Amino acid sequence: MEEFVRSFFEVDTNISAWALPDIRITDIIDILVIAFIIYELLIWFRKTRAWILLKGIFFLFAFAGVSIVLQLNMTQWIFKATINVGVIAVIIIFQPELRRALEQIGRGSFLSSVFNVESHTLSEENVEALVYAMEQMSSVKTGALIVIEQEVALGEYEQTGIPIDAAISSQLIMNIFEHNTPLHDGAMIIREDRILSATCYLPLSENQEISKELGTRHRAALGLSEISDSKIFVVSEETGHISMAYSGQLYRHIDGDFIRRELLGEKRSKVNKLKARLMRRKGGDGS
Ligand SMILES: Nc1ncnc2c1ncn2[C@@H]1O[C@H](COP(=O)(O)OP(=O)(O)OP(=O)(O)O)[C@@H](O)[C@H]1O
Repeated sequence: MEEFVRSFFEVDTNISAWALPDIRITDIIDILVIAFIIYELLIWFRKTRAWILLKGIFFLFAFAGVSIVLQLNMTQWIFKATINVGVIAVIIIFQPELRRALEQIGRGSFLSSVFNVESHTLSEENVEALVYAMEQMSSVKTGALIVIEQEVALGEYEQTGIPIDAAISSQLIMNIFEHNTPLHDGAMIIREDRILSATCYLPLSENQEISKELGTRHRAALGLSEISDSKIFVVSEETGHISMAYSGQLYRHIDGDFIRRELLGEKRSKVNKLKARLMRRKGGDGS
């Protein structure tokens, strides 16, 4: 490590080494791949606690550089001693973040997020039923937590709830989340056009940066989004606002159009919005 820092701050005075080398197509691909990895790493750093760590590492490197240039032997010795222990400490402290990043790569959600793969697990009618139910529950401030399963199976969370296995309808969704009814607590899980279960218990997020005004319903949505690729919708009982948790991010104050776009993709959501308007004018309710 010390060698690396030393070579980093050593200036190459050999002029011939500054001449442009032959660049092959594979070199360009190499540069693009490295640039892409650094870009994704920086984004990952920003989304996690590791951002603070990165700033700390920059500071330490700058400090080490200064100590090498000024030949501060004692400082260099301390730096060398702490850096070895530091690497192990960082792995232990950031074990949850590292595990999550590896899980994301493993299940391919990393690539799908890069190439913006859209989910098509729900029919247009069912998306409209969901939008209608969420808008209605939002207007009367009925709390709700709805999980739309994607590629990662949620069997273990489904088992914590009460099995429903019913077709999706806005009336059923609203009924399940109605205050003081046996099924209103916890989360509803939806898999491919079926409501699988209700009252499911989701893992709570340990993210320290979640706004203090948000309670356990939002924390549970965020928690599941950190370990799966599900799209999780929350209707706040306190404010009536709708939010979506996806890939460790919470999108707050979203509306019906946002939900359509997320569940159907850009093109289908526009057509669906028009269809829904026509249906409602004719007296339908979106279920
Ligand atoms: N781990 C969990 N899994 C699923 N649902 C949960 C979990 N923890 C809490 N909930 C649901 O959240 C409700 C409590 O919400 P709370 O008021 O703490 O959250 P909130 O984020 O402030 O939401 P709101 O804005 O609706 O009040 C519980 O009654 C329960 O239905």
